[in-house]
Amino acid sequence: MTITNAVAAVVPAAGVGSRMQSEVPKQYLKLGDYTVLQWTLQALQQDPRIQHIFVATQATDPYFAELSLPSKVKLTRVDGGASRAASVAAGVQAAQAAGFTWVAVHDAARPCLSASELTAVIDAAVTDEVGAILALPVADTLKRSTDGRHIAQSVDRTQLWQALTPQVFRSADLLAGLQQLGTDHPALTDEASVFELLGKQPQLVLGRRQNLKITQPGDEHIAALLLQDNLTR
Ligand SMILES: Nc1ccn([C@@H]2O[C@H](COP(=O)(O)OP(=O)(O)OP(=O)(O)O)[C@@H](O)[C@H]2O)c(=O)n1
Ligand SMILES: C[C@](O)(CO)[C@H](O)COP(=O)(O)O
Repeated sequence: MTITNAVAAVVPAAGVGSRMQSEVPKQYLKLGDYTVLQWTLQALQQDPRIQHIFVATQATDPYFAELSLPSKVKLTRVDGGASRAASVAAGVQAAQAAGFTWVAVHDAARPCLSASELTAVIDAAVTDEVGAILALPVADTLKRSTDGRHIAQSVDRTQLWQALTPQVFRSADLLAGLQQLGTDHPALTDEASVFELLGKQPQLVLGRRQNLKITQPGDEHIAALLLQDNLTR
């Protein structure tokens, strides 16, 4: 069966969070009453086109099974892989096998996704011949350093965007691209890269700064404040 008007969300959640240096992987840190992953799964249910969520965790993950996950939509866990791309490929493969034409890939570590962002990126993707991602124009002056301590030069940022998630593509195209390039390809840090490397130009959809990726110590406090004050929805 092929499901054409629905979208499966694929959530890579198999990372160890090395930059976060936390006791548990960052997707299981508590932000108020819920973990990062619980907030993320709730956020993905803000658009009714999301009808199934595939979460890729480490095969030996002891935390996922302990979570309370009330969900309006079907939730399936799959085994993630050694790279983010491998975890995404596992989720997309499961989504395609379940009949989904479209996948919205969203980092487990981005719990502050708003309904308006989710809807806008799906709307854009399903009317684009390649697909679409949320992104933000770079807001700060950029410096290049060759030694990690001194500035070699400033970098022109006029055409630069920061990639966010969700990134929405046809499941068959994304899976074929990941398989062709290999999930250990060093340039595949997001899904759009798959298409760029194959000569295609995914669409940019303006996202919000609130849709931050919890990456370094302190980011979780910012996310908790945004969620507590209901500033993400
Ligand atoms: N093998 C991997 C690596 C990462 N991810 C997921 O990809 C998302 C974005 O990656 P990142 O922020 O880099 O997470 P980590 O890899 O956990 O962090 P770090 O790079 O600091 O170790 C996260 O939701 C993470 O769980 C994954 O599913 N499988
Ligand atoms: C997909 C992503 O969140 C877009 O910004 C990002 O590329 C993930 O990168 P990371 O190095 O795995 O955090």
